[in-house]
Amino acid sequence: MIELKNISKDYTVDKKVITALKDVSVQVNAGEIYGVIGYSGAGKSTLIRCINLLETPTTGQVFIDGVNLQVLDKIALRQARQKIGMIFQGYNLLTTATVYDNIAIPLKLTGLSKEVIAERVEKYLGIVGLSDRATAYPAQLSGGQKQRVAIARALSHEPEILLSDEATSALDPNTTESILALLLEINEKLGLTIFLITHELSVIQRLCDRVAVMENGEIVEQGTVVEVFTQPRSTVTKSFLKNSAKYKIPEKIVGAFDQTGVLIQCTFVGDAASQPALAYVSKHFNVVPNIIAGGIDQFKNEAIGNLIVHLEGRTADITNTITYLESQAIIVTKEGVLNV
Ligand SMILES: Nc1ncnc2c1ncn2[C@@H]1O[C@H](COP(=O)(O)OP(=O)(O)OP(=O)(O)O)[C@@H](O)[C@H]1O
Repeated sequence: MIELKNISKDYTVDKKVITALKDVSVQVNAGEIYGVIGYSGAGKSTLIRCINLLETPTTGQVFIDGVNLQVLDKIALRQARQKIGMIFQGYNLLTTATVYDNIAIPLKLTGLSKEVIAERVEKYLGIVGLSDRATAYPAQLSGGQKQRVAIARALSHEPEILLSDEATSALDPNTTESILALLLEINEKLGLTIFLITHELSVIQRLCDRVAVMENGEIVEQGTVVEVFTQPRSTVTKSFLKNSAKYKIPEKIVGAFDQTGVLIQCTFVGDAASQPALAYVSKHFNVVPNIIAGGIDQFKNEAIGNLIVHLEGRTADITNTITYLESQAIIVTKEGVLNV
């Protein structure tokens, strides 16, 4: 449904060329939630703005539902853009207009009748849970409520695609969670395709089916969220994971554990979670597995378990143990698990 083919984007500033995107290709299926994560300056904003041609790629092609937007005339492009809604970190609401008018005014510009506009405003304010705030002004709303108005405004054009540019970056964790839950609901109930950019791993984890990791204008890794986050290949993905590691074990304690064995992280995806692998290890291998920390992370479609385990024993026995755990479809990480 969204297809970006070999997109590059150069900006020329003071005769110097800045390359924001280098040969980026992405395909997003209908109904999917696709996320792009990267540090500041990676090229995420430029990429998302290429999808609705707010930025014109220097080279490469943008297809929406198989139609190349770059060859459309003004009127056809305007129509094609109606299929694509967008929300932003800063909400972009009209401060002098009520919640109702913030949604109604852009609809008026598309030539819809008053009655249809009233129906749409009511429907989408209901979906975002703000039916009772139609007469309020943006200044009277919290950040989360402002983002809900912006979502209702985007949805009121009944788009097939929603672009989200750091929509939750300015919100506190609880409000972020409520907006993410709303986006999931919209995706499920309205079948909307969502393409989002973020610098927060937790947003990708909670919302997305697939993810692309960007660095220096390039996609360095892409795949399903579970694949990329449980078996990261690029340095930048590992760095995101390390920075968001939940199990921060003090260095002193790590040092003590290192004297007597090794610390590993065991990740359990799908069926691996139902195997009593560690109990088996303690019975059949000459090692003592000691669970130091653990938890379950909720991804969009599944829950993934993680355990930090100290394996005490001789090197050869530990190696055999790890080989056994891996044979049970458990992902074993030896380095960088402890965020030290
Ligand atoms: N209009 C512009 N003119 C010149 N250079 C630009 C322009 N927009 C972006 N750039 C440059 O392109 C590169 C990518 O920027 P972009 O804003 O796409 O990154 P980003 O990943 O979205 O970063 P952030 O998370 O900080 O917004 C940066 O080096 C930036 O300075």
